[in-house]
Amino acid sequence: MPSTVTEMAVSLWKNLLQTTKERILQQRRMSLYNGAHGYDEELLKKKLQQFVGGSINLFKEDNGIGILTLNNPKLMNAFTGTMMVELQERVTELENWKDGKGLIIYGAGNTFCSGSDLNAVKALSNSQDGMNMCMFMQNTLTRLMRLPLISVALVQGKAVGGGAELTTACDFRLMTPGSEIRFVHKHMGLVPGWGGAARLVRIVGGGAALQLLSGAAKVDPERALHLGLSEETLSSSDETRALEEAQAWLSQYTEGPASVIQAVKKVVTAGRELPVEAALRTEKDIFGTVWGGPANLQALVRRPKHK
Ligand SMILES: CCCC(=O)SCCNC(=O)CCNC(=O)[C@H](O)C(C)(C)COP(=O)(O)OP(=O)(O)OC[C@H]1O[C@@H](n2cnc3c(N)ncnc32)[C@H](O)[C@@H]1OP(=O)(O)O
Repeated sequence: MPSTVTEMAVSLWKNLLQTTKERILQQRRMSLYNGAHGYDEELLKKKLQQFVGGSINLFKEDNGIGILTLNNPKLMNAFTGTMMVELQERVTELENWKDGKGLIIYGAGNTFCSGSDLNAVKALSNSQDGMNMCMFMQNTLTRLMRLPLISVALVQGKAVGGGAELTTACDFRLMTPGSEIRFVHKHMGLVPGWGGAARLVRIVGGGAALQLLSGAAKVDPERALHLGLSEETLSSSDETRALEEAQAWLSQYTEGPASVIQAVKKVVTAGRELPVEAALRTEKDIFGTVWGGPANLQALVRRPKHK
């Protein structure tokens, strides 16, 4: 035990250092690419910072639901370089949100997102920059998908290109009347690069994914429902009403203590991503964090009937 004030300060400092180290290591584990893949994140961030505009805003509500706004309405919420960097920062903030349970991502100005800012894309069109941007966005969207929060993309207006890819990094998609999701990459001489193809196959299956990517077809709410790409078509396309509807929809799954909701998302993430034996072992470990915990003990006292 530290006895003097100096020893206590040193001990506190060591703890802080350890926590920071663990947090960085945790982020590396969650990410796909690092220096071993010839990827220099700091260098890319410096380049991205040159393409300024828009913002990614996060509001954490008291009920444990975070609202993330893609805010660049002049360009249909296209991702500038600074917005890519800000998205990564907001994801880090969400990874550290102890009381978080859910997340809604939506676009300002009643439209979702038109992908990467074509001005930045043009300036980063050499192969190395393109690969680095792709690794940066895959890292961020993989961490977004693995957040221990139940996430929803609220699709109003248009979700195009990288915007369509972003919707697939959420657990669920809700669409407003008249909205569309469209993987336009083929028409840009591209394929998805933000992880959208790999995730789309897992959501709608290989055949449907091939049709959506090779046809670059508009997916309206009806077709999205049919494909299992969307969970529900909301009744209102008004921005405020749609957000309220999305919050009400999500609240049916975020009712209860954060520790339990986060554990639910973690076991599903393990089941979704890991081979079965590794998923089972992870489930056992996560089970250990809730078994005998406060919510479990309170339930044993209440002995609710599940009729
Ligand atoms: C791996 C990532 C791959 C990618 O994301 S590649 C990028 C794919 N995205 C695109 O190609 C989107 C191109 N934009 C469009 O098709 C249309 O603007 C879109 C989104 C259907 C919306 O159409 P409308 O509703 O008619 O609106 P609009 O065309 O008048 O757009 C309003 C202003 O926003 C601009 N804008 C839209 N998407 C942009 C983008 N991605 N990058 C840069 N600027 C973009 C558009 O140029 C227009 O600006 P302005 O009023 O002409 O100055």
